[in-house]
Amino acid sequence: MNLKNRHFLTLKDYSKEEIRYLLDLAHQLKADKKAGKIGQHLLGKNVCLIFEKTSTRTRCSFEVAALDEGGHATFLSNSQMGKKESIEDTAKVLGRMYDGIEFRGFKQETVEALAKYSGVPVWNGLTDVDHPTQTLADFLTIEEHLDKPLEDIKFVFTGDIRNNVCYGLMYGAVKMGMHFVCLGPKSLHIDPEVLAYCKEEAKKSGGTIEVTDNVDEAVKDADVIYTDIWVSMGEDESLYKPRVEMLSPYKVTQEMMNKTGKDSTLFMHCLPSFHDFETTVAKTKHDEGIDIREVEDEVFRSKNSVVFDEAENRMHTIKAVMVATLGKDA
Ligand SMILES: NCCC[C@H](N)C(=O)O
Ligand SMILES: NC(=O)OP(=O)(O)O
Repeated sequence: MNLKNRHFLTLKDYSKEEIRYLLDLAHQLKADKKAGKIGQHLLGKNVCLIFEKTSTRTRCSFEVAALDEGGHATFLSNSQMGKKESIEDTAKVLGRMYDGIEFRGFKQETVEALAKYSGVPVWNGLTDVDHPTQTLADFLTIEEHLDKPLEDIKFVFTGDIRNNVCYGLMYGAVKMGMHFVCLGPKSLHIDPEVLAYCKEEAKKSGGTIEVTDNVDEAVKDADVIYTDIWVSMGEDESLYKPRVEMLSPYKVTQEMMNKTGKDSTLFMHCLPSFHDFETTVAKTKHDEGIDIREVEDEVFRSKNSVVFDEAENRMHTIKAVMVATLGKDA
């Protein structure tokens, strides 16, 4: 498998075999790191990390992964890109200095333009409509915890089913032949193009895609129940109230977890999460009478919750993406 010089903008661009290769490489790199083996795949490589939005996991994963493999990372959160300098010019400048570029920001079009003009591999660290490195980490985590192949997994995403994390997971799931359920209110419409694409891919892979507002039917026999916050970065604060009204029936509760009929169902979340009132955002909203918790604290902290494994696996999977597209001998 040769993924050298490929961009990583969306899993739509990757085949089942290529995703399998990245997951296998991530398992291997993780095992090597745990065994104390130092990697050199990115020796002499410089990578630039552009962030228009805040981050804990993604930024730290790219930095640690690059350094672990002998590379060097620059964190760039205050460039002139799109303001005083075009995306095209910025891409051309960075491409002269760096061997790879990560982008987190508002628009998928920006990461695509960076890929078009920079001449080096570009990796998507989250946009408005996708979060492909999150999907890889989540699939790695499922493989570590459940003793069955991805194509036998029933995966339920509950809540804001038209956000970047859900779309990214859908793209990966249909490639791998998984059984994916979008659980949310009828009033939240998944982009018809996204849905049509996923249905077509599911047909090819033997997977399924279902959209429903029926909690009991959706979660029955689920191997994974996954959720994300109800208002994403860049969305208007005023959306909290209507979203809470719309999405509260789809909050992950212990009662919902019990309805799967399985003791082994994993609770998953990309993080950050409002599972309690320990953040200023959750606390302020709570004081205004708005409960923005998308998951019960009890579930978040339960033995079925693998949220911190997912967080760690961001680093191992992002390392695999960089090593595969940029590194030596992977
Ligand atoms: N850290 C991942 C955050 C995902 C969320 N949907 C957002 O875009 O804010
Ligand atoms: N899951 C995720 O993307 O986390 P950060 O926003 O902290 O990078």
